Amino acid sequence: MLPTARKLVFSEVPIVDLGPAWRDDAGRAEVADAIAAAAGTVGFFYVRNHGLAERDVRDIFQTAVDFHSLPLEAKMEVSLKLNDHAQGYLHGMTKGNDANIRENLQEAFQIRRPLADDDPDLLAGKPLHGRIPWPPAMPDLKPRMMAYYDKVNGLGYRLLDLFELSLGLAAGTLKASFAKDMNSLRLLHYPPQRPDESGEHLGARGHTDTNAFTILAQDANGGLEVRNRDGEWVAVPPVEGTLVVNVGEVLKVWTDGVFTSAVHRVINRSGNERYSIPFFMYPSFDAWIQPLIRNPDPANVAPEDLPTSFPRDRPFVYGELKARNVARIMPQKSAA
Ligand SMILES: O=C(O)CCC(=O)C(=O)O
Ligand SMILES: [Fe+2]
Repeated sequence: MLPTARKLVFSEVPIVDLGPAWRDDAGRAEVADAIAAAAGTVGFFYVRNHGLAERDVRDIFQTAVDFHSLPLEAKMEVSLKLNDHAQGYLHGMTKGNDANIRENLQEAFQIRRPLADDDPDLLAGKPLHGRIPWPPAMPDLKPRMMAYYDKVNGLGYRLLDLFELSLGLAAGTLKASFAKDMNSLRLLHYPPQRPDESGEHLGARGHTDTNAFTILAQDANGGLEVRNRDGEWVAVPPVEGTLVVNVGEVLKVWTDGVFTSAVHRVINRSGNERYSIPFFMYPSFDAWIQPLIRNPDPANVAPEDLPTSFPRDRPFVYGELKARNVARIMPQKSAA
């Protein structure tokens, strides 16, 4: 049988209304406090009044449906196995924290921040830097994806400012690590799973995100689950008009473990095709990452023995660990 998740009472993953933050400084302070409370306990929260139009979100889901409806050969033409920077089409991807990794039941198209043709890092062949392989079979994928990318990227930077405020850091402290961000947009598709399946294959096995934070648009089908401190899998059901934000490993390190990078997974029990659109806030390759505050309660930290865990006891260059992580989960072509 597929594993089950305890049904979530909505209030268990908090909803943060970003509305006041767009009003004045008092509103920003209030929202920053709500974000800190959610990030420090659950590591996941919904945001409403996030500033993206309903229409923009609807359009990117249609874009995902249109892309994944292409014939497999057209998608394989832009397979990320054909390059060494992990952009393009993933046909069943290996990812997660299990020692014995099996394929996830998902396919995806993913891009990172586009680079100019004469970008020095691109020309130098720096790891994780390369030209996006846009599919010839879908000429409008680029404008459609980039229209959403630009908007959700803007929201990402507004949230980064709020995280910074929530930690009492000087303005620009976190942003300094994003001078040449590697922010990434992914169009995900999960086939339905039968309830009597073995549970060997899941849409996405339990993992933490190896970025600062993620902004996720999910469709009406549900299937995202987050593991709480008691080891229970709690469903994160779709809530109309919201996006889901979750803390990744980098924010956890910056906060010395005060913010929680929660293990999450996806099981599509809905009987329908499920689509989701995560946007990942990735620091610059060259950013040095280390705690920026001291945790006053050092024993109260989420598990750190996962393959995706990042160290807090020594500074590291973000891209080096990220590239190693990508190479581990996509071993067909080393991205490091
Ligand atoms: O599809 C989802 O709801 C979550 C996807 C996810 O966790 C990821 O891609 O890192
Ligand atoms: Fe994730």
